[in-house]
Amino acid sequence: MKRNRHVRLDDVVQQIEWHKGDVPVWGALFVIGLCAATAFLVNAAVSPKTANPLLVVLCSIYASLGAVTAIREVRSFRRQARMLAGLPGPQTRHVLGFTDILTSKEPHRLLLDMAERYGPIFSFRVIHLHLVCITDPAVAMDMLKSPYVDKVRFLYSFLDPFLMGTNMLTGHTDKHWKAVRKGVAPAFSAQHMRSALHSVVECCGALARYMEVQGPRKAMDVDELLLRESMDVIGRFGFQKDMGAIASLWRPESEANHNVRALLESTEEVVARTKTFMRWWQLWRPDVVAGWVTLGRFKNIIRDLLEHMKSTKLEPGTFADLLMKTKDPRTKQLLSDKQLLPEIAALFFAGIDTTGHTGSFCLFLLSQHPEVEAKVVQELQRLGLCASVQRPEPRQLAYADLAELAYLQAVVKETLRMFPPVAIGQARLVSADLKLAGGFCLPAGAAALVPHHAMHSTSFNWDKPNEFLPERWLVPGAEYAVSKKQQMANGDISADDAHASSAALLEDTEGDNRQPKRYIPFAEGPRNCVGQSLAKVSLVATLAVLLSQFSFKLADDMGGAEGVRRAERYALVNGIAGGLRMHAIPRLAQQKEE
Ligand code: HEM
Repeated sequence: MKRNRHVRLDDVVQQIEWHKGDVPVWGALFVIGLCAATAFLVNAAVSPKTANPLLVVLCSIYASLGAVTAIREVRSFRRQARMLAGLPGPQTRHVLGFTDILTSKEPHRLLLDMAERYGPIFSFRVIHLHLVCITDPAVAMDMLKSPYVDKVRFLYSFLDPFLMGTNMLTGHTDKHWKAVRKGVAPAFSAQHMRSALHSVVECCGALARYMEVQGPRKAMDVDELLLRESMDVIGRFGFQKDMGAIASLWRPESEANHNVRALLESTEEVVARTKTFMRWWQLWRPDVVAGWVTLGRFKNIIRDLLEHMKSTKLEPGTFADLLMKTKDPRTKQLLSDKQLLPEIAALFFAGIDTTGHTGSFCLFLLSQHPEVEAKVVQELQRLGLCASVQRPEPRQLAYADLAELAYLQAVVKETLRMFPPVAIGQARLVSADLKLAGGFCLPAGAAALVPHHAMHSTSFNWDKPNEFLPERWLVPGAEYAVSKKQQMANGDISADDAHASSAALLEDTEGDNRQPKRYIPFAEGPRNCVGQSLAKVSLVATLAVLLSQFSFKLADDMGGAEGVRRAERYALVNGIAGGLRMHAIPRLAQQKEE
């Protein structure tokens, strides 16, 4: 292997450890062992004199236990098949089942097509798993909130070597997860969002200056720019560290810029490794070595962050501070470095791509809907936040403004409905028979998937699901399966009740647990997004700052809306392959011309 300080031997060892824990590896070892034990026993039966008696006893025990396990698995599989027999869904005899759906370029769109074809609950097989896809809001909510479901660890374990171990995002819903989640959650309280806004405004200001200098003629990859901004915001707000993601744009050859690029490209490498299962050890291939370097850089950034956390006087209540104070429930000691690193990596990783890509889809949708953009600008102007000939330096965005930006919030919500970053949704393994809304029963051992994109876009959940209509969010309770307006008309709830639980983007909608939601970009149940308040403040503030100064136009080489649609790609989260090139046209110059 090429000597490189970004490729470390312990990372390679960790990768081997990871494969050691894989279900297919264990499964294969189990089957090979069973075949060898059976062959040995048959041989011993044919010529008993030559057989070692101790080995005969050990092989008999192994073969019996193996046979019992195999019979139990087969019976459970057949029981699930019987219980789910009435469900619609595609059938196959292929041993891998419909694995290709989950590994395709756009699994979320395939799942939407299937939901339209088979209805709100359907099932298909993925290897040995019966996967039940649920886009019925009431059934989905029941399932996601049940204490008898947990993350499908096998799927999430693919992220572990990249995130330096199991963490809050990828681990089981156990005591350790609960301790970490409870530990860091206060960092995302409404009270802390004021200082989050401060970080966003500063980072976005730097981004706006960069865009201004580039000028309207130059097409910029706004997706990369917004990812950089998210990185700086999380670094500043969560870890009190300047990641230099935007500043390093001015110094493309600097070490800082290489590190930022590594952070951005590391998801690509993880996707490549999940698709080509044994890619990680093909070290004769230059692209694989480059992938190792990228991941090595990412891990060095996380290690540097931990060092920074240890050597800095952290502000009380930031998630870095809270993480350092979290105790392992088993040992009752503070989390060790080995436990802290994956948690830092997860908080970093989970927030950057999701928030950055959502901002890009927002700018893309606005560029295609000038009438919506005009309303956003009107709202910003009304609050004195827009640059104009009379007032070239607009007022700085304040926390109180966010609540006043109702239409911009609706734009963000509509974008998250149409392009939820975690578009494939939440997969859960069911540990006991579950009776859900409408009497539907999920058998123990089955896997359930709530695909966010399909839930947000099926014609049975929404009117005009393919149209970008921010106005739909101005109706109170639009995220519920039966809108508050409809319930009021039915006399089920009073107007006061409806108003109290109406959900603006920045409000915490957790309060109303009575109604099933059809809009869940931040997931639902105990494993929902811990950082959603930061994401919402970040998105609304970033768009307010950028749109108050620029109008964004799609670059010609993107091939119009259809080109962007074709470039959409699911790589851990939904994004645009190759980025989103746009021109940032200063509003002031536009106004002067007019
Ligand atoms: C638009 C932005 C975001 C969206 C749409 C989003 C969405 C989600 C979703 C759907 C999940 C559940 C994932 C699953 O079960 O597979 C999740 C979990 C998580 N998110 Fe976010 N997220 C966003 C931003 C953020 C930010 C800014 C942070 C933190 C800085 C963050 C941190 C996390 C963490 C740590 C988890 C795991 C929580 C747990 O399992 O307890 N996310 N997010």
